[in-house]
Amino acid sequence: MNTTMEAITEVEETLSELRQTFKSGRTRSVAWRKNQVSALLQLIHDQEDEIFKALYEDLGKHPVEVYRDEIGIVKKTINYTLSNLEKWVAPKKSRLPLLLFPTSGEVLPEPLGVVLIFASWNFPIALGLDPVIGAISAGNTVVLKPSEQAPACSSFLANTIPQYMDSKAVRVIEGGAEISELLLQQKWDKIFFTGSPQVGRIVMSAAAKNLTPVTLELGGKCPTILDSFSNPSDLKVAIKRIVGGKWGPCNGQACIGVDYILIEEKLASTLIELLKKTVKRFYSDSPKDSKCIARVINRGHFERLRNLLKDPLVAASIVHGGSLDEENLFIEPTILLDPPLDAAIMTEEIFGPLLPIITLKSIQESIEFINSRPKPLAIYAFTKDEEFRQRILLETSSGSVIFNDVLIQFICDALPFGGVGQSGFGRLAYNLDYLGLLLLFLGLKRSNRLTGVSQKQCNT
Ligand SMILES: NC(=O)C1=CN([C@@H]2O[C@H](COP(=O)(O)OP(=O)(O)OC[C@H]3O[C@@H](n4cnc5c(N)ncnc54)[C@H](O)[C@@H]3O)[C@@H](O)[C@H]2O)C=CC1
Ligand SMILES: CCCCCC(=O)O
Repeated sequence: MNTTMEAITEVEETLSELRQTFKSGRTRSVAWRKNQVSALLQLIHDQEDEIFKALYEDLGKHPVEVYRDEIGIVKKTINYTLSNLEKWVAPKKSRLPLLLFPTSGEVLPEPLGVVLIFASWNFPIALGLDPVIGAISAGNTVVLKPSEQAPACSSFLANTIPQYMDSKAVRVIEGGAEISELLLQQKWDKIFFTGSPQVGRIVMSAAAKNLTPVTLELGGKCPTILDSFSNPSDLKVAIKRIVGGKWGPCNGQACIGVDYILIEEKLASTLIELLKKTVKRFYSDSPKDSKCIARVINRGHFERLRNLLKDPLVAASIVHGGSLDEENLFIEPTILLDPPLDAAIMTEEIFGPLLPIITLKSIQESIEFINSRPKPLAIYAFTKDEEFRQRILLETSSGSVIFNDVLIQFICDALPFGGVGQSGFGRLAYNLDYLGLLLLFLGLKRSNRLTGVSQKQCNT
């Protein structure tokens, strides 16, 4: 897109066409929605090699990682959507008070209209297409704005979506902050934003001008509480999962990735040794030569991560790793022990391959430690102490809580996904009561989920 005037014209024309399409009722039938979602499945299937190439170009991701975190995620969402769409869109009978007899009532899910979706760069295919599936399956028309920081994936989406999907209903507009700001000046019926809290504030203040509902999928620092275990093999399993959860997804550039570990100081040396051993086992003696660990997205983020290590007290806390290869945008898995709590590495989302270990006198102190910081997107807690589990569930607040594993919440479509407070909000749950019980039983806290559907009370 060239000049600002051309950009403004394209944005306004696109929005006008999508609004016309929505008004025509073209997107309302279940058949059309299923057809569009199935078209995405065909896109993913036909273009698999191109997706591998684009993600290698943008992030150096290995095909296995791409299939696990991107292609597989989208296929999972598509299949779950196709299996449940009729149920989601069907009117839901409401039980009215006897006083209103013989009136009957129902809740009729209805699409909102024209939805604007901002995607981030770390899982550009999955985090671009998953919200499109939600918006389309709810009967909306959509503009997707991929992240300019993953240019190969952005142009892949811009080139292939029009080949498969109904371009009267789904459009891709590429660009960075400038085009994003032009988009935000328009009136949308819903904005779905995945990105940083900083930009989330910009999005929310723009949406406020038109009272547009927003879903903000933001980030934050996801703590991992590591309790002591009587059985040494439990600790080894926990460490494998933590290493996989830290450096596996996009080399730590993941919003629900492990940001830091909380552990009792008496266990720190054992933890460090096990972490080192597991990193070596997963990524060899020379991780930078490994093909199965992603690169840092760009020089800007590489510099940001290098600056996190510049503080002399932080540099002195490095107990493993710390080598940086600027030419290849690679930073090796790096472990730090008790960096200063007021250093940027402990006050800002790391979003990269650096793993601070924070030691406490007692693991019970982790609750206060977590509560004294912004509400995280996820809390990971490795413990078999039932009383401690209940304390974590009842005394902390986060988008989700996962016991004895990491990141699995992202693939559970039956559970809502999202943040709370500064880590995000704006999703409504499908069936709160059942889901609330299920989540509590599973030790996962309820956060909410919405696929761009509004609900309207209908009395008949
Ligand atoms: N909750 C979740 O599911 C996820 C959250 N994230 C969060 O996203 C962040 C990293 O992603 P980034 O793409 O770097 O975030 P970002 O906030 O820099 O960019 C996100 C989107 O906003 C657009 N944008 C950038 N500047 C803008 C401006 N001034 N006005 C309007 N739009 C603007 C970008 O083009 C991009 O499409 C991290 O904080 C991470 O935690 C990332 C992935 C998933
Ligand atoms: C592995 C899937 C990760 C999903 C979103 C994120 O953490 O950025």
